[in-house]
Amino acid sequence: MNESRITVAMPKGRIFDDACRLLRNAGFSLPDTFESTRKLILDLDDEPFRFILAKPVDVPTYVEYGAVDIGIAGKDVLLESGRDVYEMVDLGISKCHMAVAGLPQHRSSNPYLKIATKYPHIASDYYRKRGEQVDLIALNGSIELAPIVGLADAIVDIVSTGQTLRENGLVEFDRLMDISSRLIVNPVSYRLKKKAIDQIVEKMIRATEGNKVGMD
Ligand SMILES: Nc1ncnc2c1ncn2[C@@H]1O[C@H](COP(=O)(O)OP(=O)(O)OP(=O)(O)O)[C@@H](O)[C@H]1O
Ligand SMILES: O=P(O)(O)OC[C@H]1O[C@H](OP(=O)(O)OP(=O)(O)O)[C@H](O)[C@@H]1O
Repeated sequence: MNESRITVAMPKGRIFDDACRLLRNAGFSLPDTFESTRKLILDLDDEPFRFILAKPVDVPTYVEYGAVDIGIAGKDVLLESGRDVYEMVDLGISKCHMAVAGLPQHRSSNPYLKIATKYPHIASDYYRKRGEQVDLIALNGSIELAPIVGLADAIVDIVSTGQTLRENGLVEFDRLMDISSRLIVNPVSYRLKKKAIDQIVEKMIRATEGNKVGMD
């Protein structure tokens, strides 16, 4: 790891714009082209920061292995990955929740409920704590399809506005946890670059608080 530079893994996709806004509010001068470029590694002109643009689900991996010092990841992705990273700040962006959902009044004829999900670890933890044995079916997207086409009895997935559930005739059965994006840090980086990382954490906490005030 470069001693003087701080490297940050940014999630591409829906968190990206919120994360850029927060970083700018925290005082980082990200160029205007940040949101439109196809480059995957971006250096700031006047500050010792390098940003890499990664798939959201991969951010904890880059951080755990020390390929970067810091990352921004959804709590869902963090819990599912089980990666060994420090979770330093709840950034309060990309808020949603994890839920169990399915067709209303669905009765299963399966010996064990079939649960489709992008989050097999979170789902299995949930059902284990309830003492229920289930068959997990791992999917990568459009999870809401599974109960409709008879692939699963229910799903464990992200709900934000509820539009996807509503428009596909599904209802929420249980709410597992609230989700938002977190600032995560590699433990070795934190030891070696504590002062610089603490400064970033402070700035991000302040920006996040400003964000919350602005949202009320
Ligand atoms: N509908 C939603 N509304 C708000 N936040 C969401 C929603 N869905 C997911 N999120 C949050 O945003 C994060 C990133 O989601 P995004 O859809 O960009 O990535 P992804 O699921 O890996 O998609 P893709 O596979 O298309 O790259 C999730 O980990 C979660 O924390
Ligand atoms: O409650 P809503 O506001 O409708 O948002 C929830 C949807 O958003 C996510 O899907 P995403 O858009 O990431 O697509 P995916 O099906 O490819 O995972 C999630 O998996 C839900 O399907």
